[in-house]
This record gives sequence, C-alpha cells and structure tokens, in this order.
Amino acid sequence: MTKYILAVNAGSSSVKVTFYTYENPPRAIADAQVSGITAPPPALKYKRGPVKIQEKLKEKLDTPQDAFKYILQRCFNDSELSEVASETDLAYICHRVVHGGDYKEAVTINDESLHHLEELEDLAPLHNFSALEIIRLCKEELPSVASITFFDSAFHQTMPVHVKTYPINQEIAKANGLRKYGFHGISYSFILRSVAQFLGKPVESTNVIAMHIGSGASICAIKDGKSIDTSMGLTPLAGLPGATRSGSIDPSLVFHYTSEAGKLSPGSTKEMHISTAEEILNKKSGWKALTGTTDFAEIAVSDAPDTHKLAFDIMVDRILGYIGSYYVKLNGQVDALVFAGGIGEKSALLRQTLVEQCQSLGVAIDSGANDKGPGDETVKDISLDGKGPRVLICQTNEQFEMAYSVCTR
Ligand SMILES: Nc1ncnc2c1ncn2[C@@H]1O[C@H](COP(=O)(O)OP(=O)(O)O)[C@@H](O)[C@H]1O
Ligand SMILES: CC(=O)OP(=O)(O)O
Ligand SMILES: [Mg+2]
Repeated sequence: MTKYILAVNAGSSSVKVTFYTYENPPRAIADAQVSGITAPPPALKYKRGPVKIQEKLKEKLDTPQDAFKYILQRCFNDSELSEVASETDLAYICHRVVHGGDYKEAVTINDESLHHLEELEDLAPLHNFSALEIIRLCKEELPSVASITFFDSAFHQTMPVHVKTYPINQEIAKANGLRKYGFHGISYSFILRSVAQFLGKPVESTNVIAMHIGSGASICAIKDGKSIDTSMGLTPLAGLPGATRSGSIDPSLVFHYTSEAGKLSPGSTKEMHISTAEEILNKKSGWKALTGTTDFAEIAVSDAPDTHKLAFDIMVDRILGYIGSYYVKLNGQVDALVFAGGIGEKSALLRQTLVEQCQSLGVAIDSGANDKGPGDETVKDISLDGKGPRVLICQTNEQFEMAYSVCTR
C-alpha cells in the first residue's frame, strides 16, 4: 500500500500542513493552512491538485491543536483526497520545531526525546509551544504513526564557537544553554541544496548570503555549504525586525520600557512562561508597531505614508548591515545573494532597493526579471551579467524539506 507523509509547520498564528507521497522526490498531493488563530475568524486555504479553496471558518479555533485537528479531519474526510483517509495511510508525520537546543539532526519522537523537548520549551516557549502541542496530540490521536521533529536550529550547529558564544559569564551561559542557536535552518537547507543545484556546484563548495524574509526574518552566511553565521540568536527575536518582533535592540531598553516589563506576562501559563518584555518585543513590536499592519505588501510600496516608509527603511538598513558583514566574513567569495521567504520572494521593491544599495559588491539586477518574480521556478536568476555574485530568488519550502529528508534517508 502506498503510504504518505504529513509535514506540519506550526506557528503561533498559523498551522500549515502538506501531504506528500512517500517517494524520492516526494510529491505534494494536498496543502492546507489555517491562519488567524490569534485574530478570529480563522481562515482556511486548501489546495488539492488544481482545486484551490479559501474560506473564513465559522469554527472556533483558538489554539494550534484545534487548527491542526480541524485540518486533519477536513483532509481525512475529503472524498476527493481518498489517498489519505485515516492514520493507516500515513508513514510519518514531520514536525517543524523552531528551537532544537543542541540537537544536530532530526529526532524520532519517543518518551525520552519528547521529555527533552519539553525541557527545551523553557528556552523558547513562544516558538516551540505550538509544535509541541501538536506533537502531543499526534502521539495520542495517531499513535501508530511515527513523528519526526526537524529543528530550525540544527543547520547552524556548524557556526564557529566564537560566533555562537555571547560574552557573558560562561558558567552561567553553559548551565542555562545561553548561546546563539540561529533559526530558519530547515528553510536554509532547502535554499542551499536548490541554489547549489541551480548553479551546478557541489553543496560543499557553495558560498551564499541567504535571506529568509517573512513575518520572521533572518539572514545566513553559508561558506562551503555550512552556516558560519546567522542573524537570529538564543531565540528568533535577535537580528532583523519582523512583523511583530523588534529584532536586535540595546538590551537595556527592556529596563526602561515600562516598570512592568520584567514581570511575568498576564498571558503566562504553566507551558508558556514568558515575561511582559518578551511578549512586547516578540508580539507587539516590529513593523506592526510602526505602521499598524503586519502585511509587508502594504509597506513595500513606493507611495506609502511616512510611517510605512520608515518601517521599510529600517528593514533595508538592518538587512544591509548583515549583508556587508557577511560579505566580509565570506572574504568576498560569494556565489549568490539569495532572496527567500514570503517577502523575499514577493517584494520586488525590497529586492531592488537592497541590490541598488549593494552596488559596491558588484551586484546588479535585471529590473524586468525582478518585477516578474520567480513564477513557477524554484530558483530564479534576476541578476544582470557582471563580475559580482548572482542575485537569485528561491521559493523556499520547509514542509518539502522535511518530507525530502525522510524520503532520502
Ligand atoms: N507581494 C508582497 N509584497 C511584500 N510582502 C508580501 C507580499 N505578499 C506577502 N507578503 C508578506 O510575506 C509575509 C509572510 O511571509 P512568510 O514567509 O509566509 O512568513 P511566516 O512563515 O513567518 O508566516 C507577510 O508579512 C506578508 O505580508
Ligand atoms: C524562526 C521563525 O522566526 O519562524 P517564522 O518565520 O516561521 O516565524
Ligand atoms: Mg515561516
């Protein structure tokens, strides 16, 4: 009997799942996403073959587990998707877990690994909570299917010690796991393989500066196929601003923000032990705080109001800072600057502005190709011929990367 893989990408406000055939390479047979869990009504996007459905849901889906259960039932009950009708049709469930601590590779869930992940939750309650809730649910409701967790942080284990280490008391740092981990690694691994293939180079000798710019945004310096630095840190808060995240700020700002900032947040629970400061900097900052919208498509327009223009300029400035730093760290040996993530893939204005400001690195883009975007291509070259690095768009796919890893191991 043909078996299928279910790949789950759970965020705080959305749950995305894709069903794949269990073959090399895996082929997507259906894709479903519930967003707006924290801002009801929830919305469903469902794609099966040529069929595309978008609807607002009447159901109350307040938590990622509710959203996941809803998606699963809907897919299992869809008579047009008879391939997956119950747990017996599934070979594996892949889960994206943002923070994997010291894990260097994916792990199969059993009591021991789940317990270890639950301990890690303290370090990253805001980011691991949704995924862990869904893993616990799968263990209970789909007990015959093996769950494998893939970690965003695993790709960055190759960063040198001096890059990973914060200059603080090392006993305390070691006891509490306080170091730079870096995230979006499942995406970077997809980007690296796709870009190396596109350039016709072995992964082991590919050097790129890759940007995953979405509602969470990061950038990564990849040397000889390995991450040597990335902008996120102990948690995904560090580095670039995001839709609701401040990105890097002077840490002292926390002590001056409000007198309440250091206290436990009212939203804190047994599972989500977070302070008001963490909540403000993760959920009430970023371009939402500057402009009122989390939608970068409203910000990245040429005739935007001043508030939006400021948010755009901040984003450009912070990204430029990292590109400059990583270009130097890579000793100028850069095969390509790669744009990925919802914004990196869709905003021609952001790409154009950034590349114009990186002229000193010898990069230039073909504005027609840039405006057209990647279309159906996984990797699209938008550079003008020149001596400098190529400029590429890569349509990254975290669910595919997890399924691919399972099918090729
Ligand atoms: N045409 C566009 N121009 C600029 N930004 C866009 C466009 N379309 C979508 N986006 C932005 O992409 C972001 C979502 O990217 P995505 O990588 O899916 O994020 P995440 O996985 O973190 O939810 C949102 O901020 C959305 O506004
Ligand atoms: C790590 C992270 O920020 O993830 P996302 O972009 O999906 O929020
Ligand atoms: Mg994402």
